Amino acid sequence: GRERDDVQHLPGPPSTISSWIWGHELLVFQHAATQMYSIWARSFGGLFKIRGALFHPDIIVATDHAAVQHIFAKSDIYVKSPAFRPPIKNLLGEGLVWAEGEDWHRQRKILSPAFSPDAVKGMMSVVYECAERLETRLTNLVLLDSTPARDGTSLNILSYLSGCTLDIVGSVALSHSFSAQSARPNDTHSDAAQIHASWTSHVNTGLKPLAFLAPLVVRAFPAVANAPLPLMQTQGAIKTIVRRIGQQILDREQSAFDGKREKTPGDSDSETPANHTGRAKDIISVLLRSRRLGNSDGAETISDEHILDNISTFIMVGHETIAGSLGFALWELARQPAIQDRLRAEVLSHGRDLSYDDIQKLEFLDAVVKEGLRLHPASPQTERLALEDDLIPLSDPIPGIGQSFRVKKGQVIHIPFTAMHTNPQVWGPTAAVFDPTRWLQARDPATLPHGWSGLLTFCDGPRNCLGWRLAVLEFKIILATLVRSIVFSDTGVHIDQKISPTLQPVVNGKGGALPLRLKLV
Ligand code: HEM
Repeated sequence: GRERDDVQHLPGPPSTISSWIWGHELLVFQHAATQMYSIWARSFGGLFKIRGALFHPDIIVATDHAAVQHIFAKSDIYVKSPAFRPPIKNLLGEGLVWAEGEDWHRQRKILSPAFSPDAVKGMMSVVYECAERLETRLTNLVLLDSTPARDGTSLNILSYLSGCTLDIVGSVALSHSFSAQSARPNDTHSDAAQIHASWTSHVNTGLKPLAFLAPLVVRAFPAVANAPLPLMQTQGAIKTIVRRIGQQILDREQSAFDGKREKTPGDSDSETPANHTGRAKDIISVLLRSRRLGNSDGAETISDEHILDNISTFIMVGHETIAGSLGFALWELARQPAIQDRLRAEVLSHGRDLSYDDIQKLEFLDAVVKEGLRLHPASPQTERLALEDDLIPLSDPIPGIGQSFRVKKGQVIHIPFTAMHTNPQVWGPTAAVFDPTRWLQARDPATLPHGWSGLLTFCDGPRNCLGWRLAVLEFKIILATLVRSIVFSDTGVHIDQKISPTLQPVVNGKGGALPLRLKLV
């Protein structure tokens, strides 16, 4: 490595607007998700520095396309930062989202086949079934509403969406039926109700004025990760519930396997517990097979603890993410009836039973999905820590620095996806407006960020979102299924957007609810 780095030469917001103890990070937290980063990127360009909290060395904020592509491509050098990993561990355990290095390589290799294009295609019927159940549930609510307002029945769409997406991930990944959509509305004891309640309480704890402290204090003093801070405790509550369910799933698979083995001794095809149902590749099957096979034939192996950590990981990242983004997309459609009508017309013109290939042909649906995921990514930013000195290439040269940028080992980098997705230099003057038609025009991919459809919604590089294909499929099927029979309209309530820990709609300071009005078509 070279002696000096280039951080000192970077521009950045003035120290007059930074707090002595919280640096610029308090300002970032107090504003809407990634809002300060978008504003500063416009003034200071694709790479700028901010003062970190608790005397942390300056943090780089990167939105430059080449720089971000490089950082995500080199996932062995740029790892999740110390502020990021303890909360992940407290919430999800040491599964795929948390792991780094060899441990991550091994887990990713084991889990990837469960989300191959063919595997996801095979999830179609479950996704349809759950989407139709949601359609029926919402339709019945509107029909049974004895005092509907003139504009329709008002409800919190998030809790219904998350029931639907929990049922999907349970079924396709874990062969587990949460029955979230068949539970009675006031049932607070079901697993689904407990997961949703603890998640909502976690979201709200994270929105409290000093909540932003927790990860920053942990970054400065790692031992605090185990301290009884409220944020850590709500994480613990979710983990306890989800792990209990994970253990039940594991026990069920094991006893089904033992039962089968008694009947067919010596049948080597039954070496995987989950194979008894013919599911060769879902998450639970690939995990159990790797545990059973061990290293005997060079296969990857995984411990029971890691299996439980991954079950928890997939339950959580596999449902609230999609539910939240879908909620925001429906909210955008509610505010723009002409766009909603156009989407409905396209869906209805293709009939009711759409095949996998039919779904891919719906151009406007595709555009609506991309536009929703551009403006409201479930994870609007991420951070990375450089493990080595490195030279980062730049799309836009920085005056006084040039075409590439030197970082030193230990540098923390924030990457605000939404700031990149709403950069007027890339997306034009309507960058901040929900306008799906922008996706119907031809555009040079080289001008967009590197990632799925020119977006960073699913991150990029080796550590991109493993569930992206399923997420996009769910998005399309659920949207298409709902708009064909329900008209969504805005309640007029003001909705803020905050990160806690995923992108949340916030109404009067409270998270966990996104009110919409519903009428039948
Ligand atoms: C709209 C829905 C979703 C969005 C926007 C999303 C976004 C992301 C992002 C941004 C990351 C990278 C996080 C980081 O490095 O900071 C990620 C990782 C991941 N996502 Fe998703 N996700 C979604 C749905 C899903 C679903 C449905 C699953 C699985 C069923 C899933 C599984 C994962 C896993 C396992 C990782 C970690 C991958 C690794 O580190 O190797 N996600 N996701």
